[in-house]
Amino acid sequence: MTDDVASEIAVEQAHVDRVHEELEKAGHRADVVQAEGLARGHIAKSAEVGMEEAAGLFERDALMFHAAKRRTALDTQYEGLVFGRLDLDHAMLREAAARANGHGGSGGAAGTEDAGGTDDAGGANGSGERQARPDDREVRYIGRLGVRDDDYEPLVIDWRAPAASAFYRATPAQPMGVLRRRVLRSRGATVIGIEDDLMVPEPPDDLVIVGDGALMAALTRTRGERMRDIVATIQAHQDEAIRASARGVTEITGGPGTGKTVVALHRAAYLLYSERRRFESGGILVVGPSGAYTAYIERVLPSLGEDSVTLRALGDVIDAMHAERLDPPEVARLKGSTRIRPLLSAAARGRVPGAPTELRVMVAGRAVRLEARALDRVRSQVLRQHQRNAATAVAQAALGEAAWASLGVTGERDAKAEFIDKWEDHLDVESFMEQWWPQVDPREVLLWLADPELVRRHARGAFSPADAELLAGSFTTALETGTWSVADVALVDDLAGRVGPVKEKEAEERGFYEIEEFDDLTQYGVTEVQPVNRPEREDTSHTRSADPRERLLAGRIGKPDDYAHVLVDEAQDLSPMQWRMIGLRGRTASWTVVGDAAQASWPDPDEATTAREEAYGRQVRQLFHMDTNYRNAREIFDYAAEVVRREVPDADIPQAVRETGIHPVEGSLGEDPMGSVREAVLHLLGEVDGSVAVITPSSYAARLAPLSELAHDGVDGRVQVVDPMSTKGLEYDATVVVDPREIVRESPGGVRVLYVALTRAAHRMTVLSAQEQEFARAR
Ligand SMILES: Nc1ncnc2c1ncn2[C@@H]1O[C@H](COP(=O)(O)OP(=O)(O)OP(=O)(O)O)[C@@H](O)[C@H]1O
Repeated sequence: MTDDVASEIAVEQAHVDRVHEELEKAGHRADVVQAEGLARGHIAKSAEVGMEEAAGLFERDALMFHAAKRRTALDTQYEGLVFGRLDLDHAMLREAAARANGHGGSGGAAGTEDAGGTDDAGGANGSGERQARPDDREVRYIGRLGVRDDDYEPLVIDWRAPAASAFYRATPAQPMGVLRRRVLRSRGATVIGIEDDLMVPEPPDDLVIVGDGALMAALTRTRGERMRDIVATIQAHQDEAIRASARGVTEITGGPGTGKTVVALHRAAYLLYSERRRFESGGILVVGPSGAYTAYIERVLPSLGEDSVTLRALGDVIDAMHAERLDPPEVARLKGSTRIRPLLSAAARGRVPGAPTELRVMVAGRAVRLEARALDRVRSQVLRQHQRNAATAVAQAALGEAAWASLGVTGERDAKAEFIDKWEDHLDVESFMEQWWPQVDPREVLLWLADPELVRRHARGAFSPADAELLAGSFTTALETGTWSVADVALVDDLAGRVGPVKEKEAEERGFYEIEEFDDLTQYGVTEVQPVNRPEREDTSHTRSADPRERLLAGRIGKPDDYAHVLVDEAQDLSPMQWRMIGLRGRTASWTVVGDAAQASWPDPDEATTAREEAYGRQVRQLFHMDTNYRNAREIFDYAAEVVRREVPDADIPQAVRETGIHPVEGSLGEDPMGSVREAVLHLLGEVDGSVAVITPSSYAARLAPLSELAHDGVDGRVQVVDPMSTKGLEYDATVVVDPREIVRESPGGVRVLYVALTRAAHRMTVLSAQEQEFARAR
């Protein structure tokens, strides 16, 4: 490290230390204020005192209290609380404002003092010929949280505050008053490096410039197991999407590795900052393709100080269901299309399998007999207007009417009244109802469809016999394995809307003492109990039951949660049925939707678009397009782009910014695929420091699985063996892509899924083909 760098780091370290000292003091003070406030509020039993204290706490210290609480986590788990510094020159801003107002010259007009005021400052060209006067200078530090000193002066500005926006938007063409943008790299509370970007052609004499620019430094770093935030190096065009209006639908498109996911996550953090009340209480839902994806991104929001966002994989959208298994493409296609809805509707309104098909009872001295057709008629009539699980009483009454009518008695009004009266709480009728009209779990309704005959009957020609067989077979697989497929979740959701929530049996009668003890909580000052946070997911430990059927039906399906904002990643893959499911959770929500059509695995984009439009409703749209690939080395991305272009000529191909001079390696699986892949993996483990993925079609998966045990230099856990669909949204330092032709053949999206597989590596890629010659020719 040169002396210059060391002394610059020392300067920054001094400021970071000061921030930490302030936080410590503030944390302590906030603790005291809070404790005192609560105590005083308690003694006075006066709402006003409580509010005053709360307001006092909010104004002076709540922010700091929050920051102090989060500081330790942010520093120890993530990468430094303070990550940026801006050196601003207000004279530059004044000049820009004057030029914008048509005055020209220097220093005349009273320009904005806020470097975040982007429009006023936008025209500055930063000639840099004039040396900035020191008293025109301002230094701003940017961090994951805002921190102020005792006099309320900002020591660090929250990255989401308007005053921080110049950190992201300033460019040499439009410097927005910024002379130098500095990124601090820290380990814990220790500054270990600095990367500067100069915004003017010549730096003033006293400004030292260090490093080659923060972005390149970030991009060449090793990828870990988890996605990292990019808060220190957000680019101007990304910042626009992050800070875009919270209203309506924000669509972010772009090719692989263009930062769509990471931008969308920063946007979620920004929305929570800019309209905390609305989004924290209404909730933000982030939906991604797989559990591996949610595990991959789960650190990003906490690293930005936000942990109130709900992350769900498509297979986990419904509480009490957990699905990872993917159906074969031909089945997924049947289950994902809205063509399946009439079948679900028929199943939900149909007979409960095994329910009695005849009713015989003696009521009020009269023998009643209703046969299957009569029972079916009553059922259809009731279900035309009611959800099944909420209609037991209605169904019983309708059955009573039908029973009376079946007796053919005329002109005896009183007799009918007596008959209906007896009917209503007749034990035999009640026990018939329990069999004939039980509460049904929507998951059970789906499992009824494991019977191909039933599928054929309900489908009424909408599916070919072969398709009906495929569907029934897939539900039989569920019953045999005790696992749902990801596509099943949206079907259960649809059925849940049709049958309604399962009513719990009446609670056991409580003992007298229990009632007395717990019912009068008002004497303890409790008048109302409200959950402040969304309920935690149900404990699903019971889903480990040995019985497959019990596993499938474990837990309770409640009503869908409603969210204030829904963020959908890899949106190109959602089936129409999945759009319906997500739409139900965002009926009043604004949306951020992220995707790339060229990576789609859903085969019918038009049908999906219609379902997507329905989910959005009539809301304003804003569109952002990302065209720079930050993930792949250019050599890797060019290879992938060539493959996809041949079949998808209109693919949205970004520009990769990072050139390494290292091209992907092509090879053959040869006679011994395991040996060849092993060799490639071992080589890559020596080349990169981080993760290596073997992306394999299912036909090799079992054979290659043991490779995940491979260790290098005594370090294990770096190798993963994954199927192509599970790599959606993820990235690795290096990949071995196994048998590309087979990936195309077996994947629902064909070459588009191969494109996904070929764009996962940041630094190194090896492609091993079964028939090397053929694949090379196909390219
Ligand atoms: N401004 C940035 N600074 C540093 N790294 C960045 C920046 N923008 C994107 N990246 C990195 O680029 C990589 C790709 O980002 P991301 O996964 O969000 O892309 P994507 O568009 O969602 O990709 P895909 O469509 O292939 O899933 C990530 O490692 C991300 O951290």
